[in-house]
Amino acid sequence: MAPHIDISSLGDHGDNYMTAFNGVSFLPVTPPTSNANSLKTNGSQTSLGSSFESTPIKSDLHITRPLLPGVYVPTVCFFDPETEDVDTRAIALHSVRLAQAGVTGLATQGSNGEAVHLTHAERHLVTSTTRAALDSGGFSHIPVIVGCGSQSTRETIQYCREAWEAGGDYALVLPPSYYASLFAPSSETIIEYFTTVASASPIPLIIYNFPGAVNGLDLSSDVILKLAQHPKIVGVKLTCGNTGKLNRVAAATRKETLNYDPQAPEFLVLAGSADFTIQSMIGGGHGILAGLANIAPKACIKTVELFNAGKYDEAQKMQESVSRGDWTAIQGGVVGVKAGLQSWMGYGGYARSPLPRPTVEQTKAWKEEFKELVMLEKSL
Ligand SMILES: N[C@@H](CC=O)C(=O)O
Repeated sequence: MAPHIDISSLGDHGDNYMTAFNGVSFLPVTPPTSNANSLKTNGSQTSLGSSFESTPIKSDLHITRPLLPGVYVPTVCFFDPETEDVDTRAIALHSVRLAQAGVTGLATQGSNGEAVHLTHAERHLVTSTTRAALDSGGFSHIPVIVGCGSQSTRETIQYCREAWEAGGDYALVLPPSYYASLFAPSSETIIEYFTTVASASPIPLIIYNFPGAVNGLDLSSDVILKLAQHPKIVGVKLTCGNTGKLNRVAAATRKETLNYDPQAPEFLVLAGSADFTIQSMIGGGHGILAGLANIAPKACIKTVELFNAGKYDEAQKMQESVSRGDWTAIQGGVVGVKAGLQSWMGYGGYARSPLPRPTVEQTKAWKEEFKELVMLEKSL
């Protein structure tokens, strides 16, 4: 069961803060007692080791918030600058700001969400707050993806269940990496890990391929395509930046789908960084799940829209601004993205320690580097 989150009582800033945001009123809400995207199978009854064969086919998944093509945002997590406690007010405000900008979905506990800094209970709080804010703001159709990767199969399944209880619709799962040298040369352990987790999870999985975060482990297109056959593995985020791999995965999964619908693909292929949005779309990708959209959601959306409208020159021009901005986000990581948000949007704060707080020089430099993109964003 998801907890009751009373968004109107989130603390000192009170109603003014919560109602001042573009007219959206955060009334007391009860988040979904179970998320809308639960599977027909009862997640609590699945067990570690459930087989491929016992799961429904993708088209049998009871999905009420489908994974549609578009722009997904791995939201940053906000903390009180003094205590480093989770700042639920800022999480709610940010979620609604992104939804109002027109994004297709949000992801809590992605790389920008500092999942590794959060306890199980805090992760639950962040996800349920996000879900509640979206629902209160009139965005109950927007799916919430939740980062669930962990080092053991057992804990990853636990994270998936907790994500579902918190109102999450999909689990974004990194491969385990700490002991990668013991299994990396063979893909068997990775395939076993993902299929076991997918079979036991109450919500469908999205594979997260980010070699930089997992000891260099880089899933091949062969492995991803094998996993894509699992009925409850429904997409991939490719932060590896390998557009050849993206093209192979998009082409093969499209081919294997009967009556492929580009507006509602059964297997969603997402670029993991905004700096290769149109490159991935020309390769058959369906959009992005990218940290830069925390700062410039409209610019990211516009890039996709221009491409889809066949306005390739304009899309390329927009992509160039996005790519320049993303270079700052990539180099500064979550510290830089938060500094950019703070400088330009007036909220953002700091990452949890031990991540450093930016120096005055860094703050100034990052503000300047994001300027072109923020000006573009504000013009849209
Ligand atoms: N550069 C990436 C980092 C993680 O995937 C992003 O934009 O989200």
